[in-house]
Amino acid sequence: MSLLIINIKELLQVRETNVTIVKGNDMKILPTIKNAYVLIDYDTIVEYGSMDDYENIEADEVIDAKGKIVLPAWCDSHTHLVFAGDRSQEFVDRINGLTYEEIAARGGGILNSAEKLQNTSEDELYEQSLKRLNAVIKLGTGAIEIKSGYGLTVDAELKMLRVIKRLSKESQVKIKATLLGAHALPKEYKDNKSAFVDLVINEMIPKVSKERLAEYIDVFCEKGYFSLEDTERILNAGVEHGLIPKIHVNQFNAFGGVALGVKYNALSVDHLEELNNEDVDALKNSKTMPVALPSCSYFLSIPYTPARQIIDAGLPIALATDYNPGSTPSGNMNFVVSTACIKMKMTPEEAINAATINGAYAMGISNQYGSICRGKKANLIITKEIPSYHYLPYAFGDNLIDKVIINGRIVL
Ligand SMILES: N=CN[C@@H](CCC(=O)O)C(=O)O
Ligand SMILES: [Zn+2]
Repeated sequence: MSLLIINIKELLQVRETNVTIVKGNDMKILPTIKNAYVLIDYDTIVEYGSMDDYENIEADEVIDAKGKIVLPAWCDSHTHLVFAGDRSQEFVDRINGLTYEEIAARGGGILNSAEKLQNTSEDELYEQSLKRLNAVIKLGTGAIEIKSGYGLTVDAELKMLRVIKRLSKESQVKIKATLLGAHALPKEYKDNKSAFVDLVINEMIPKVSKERLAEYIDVFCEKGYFSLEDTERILNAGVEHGLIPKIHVNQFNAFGGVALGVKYNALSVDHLEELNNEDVDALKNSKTMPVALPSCSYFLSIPYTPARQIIDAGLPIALATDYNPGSTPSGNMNFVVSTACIKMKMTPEEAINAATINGAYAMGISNQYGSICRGKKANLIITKEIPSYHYLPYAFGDNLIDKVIINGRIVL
């Protein structure tokens, strides 16, 4: 089955195979071809170029993309898309004056979601999560990372990870799974945190690794959650079991979590709303991707990750949604890209690089996803007719997507 897209107004993010990350000043450059075509064979991009060089190509299906822009599908490297129910009551509580931390301290927050998830069957959890996944695919997401972390018991964490595995088998999108056993301290361990960390280390990690339910290990390294010492113990155990660190750090406080992530060769350090010079220095000369989650800042009214400081230090940055019921009930990468431009002063080129190739890097898949490249997976967005690609972040809140192609198949 082949699919040919012709008369593309502008084809974005055209890269050589060896480009798997974009950093610093290079993030300002978004390579494009105007008046272009792309040929897909089965699930792979096999050819692309300018319509000026186009010679009649036979294909099973042809799309005329006149006036439209084509770009790689979004690569969302940080989500908690598998969860039960919602936390809209906490949203109202925050409007009425409580803070996110205060809600958590009185047993709401992550513990609230954990209770809901523990009381939800695996099939029901799958159905709820599949709906969310299909919705974000229609918004242009073609590769996504999903974390556990609302189980907080061995059984419930395994249940979440099995749901992620089932989504990954039954959906066309690329899915990467992360064990976030240490997301919050369950009530039963209130006065014995080290016993819970032991449970993560001695039971969750070995089981998850043996059953190959996750590739990454995550920790919510934050005051009131898990300390540097807890985080280091968990990362050590994860690495020993073949899991790669990808951690939550610096959401509310900067106290050395970034350097710890770098020390453990974390693939990414995520959040970074609070970032100091030591954190930036730690990231220099590392292979760790800083990941910003602007929808979380928007929803919680907390600072935005200082993207300019990061990029101007010569570093890369990725953008992701953080889709979860508490701090970001949205999996819309289009909104993320707009918000990064509007609030973090990233240029459209930087934001698109951050949401495609660098997002793919933060999932360890940028050799296969995140750019238009011969041999890469055919995961593409075709926009509606728009004046330029700047219009994507500019017209925030509009749905500008006409078609989404995943693995060479039109899914919207
Ligand atoms: N910060 C930790 N974890 C999630 C939020 C969890 C929740 O509130 O349910 C996040 O990345 O924002
Ligand atoms: Zn998160």
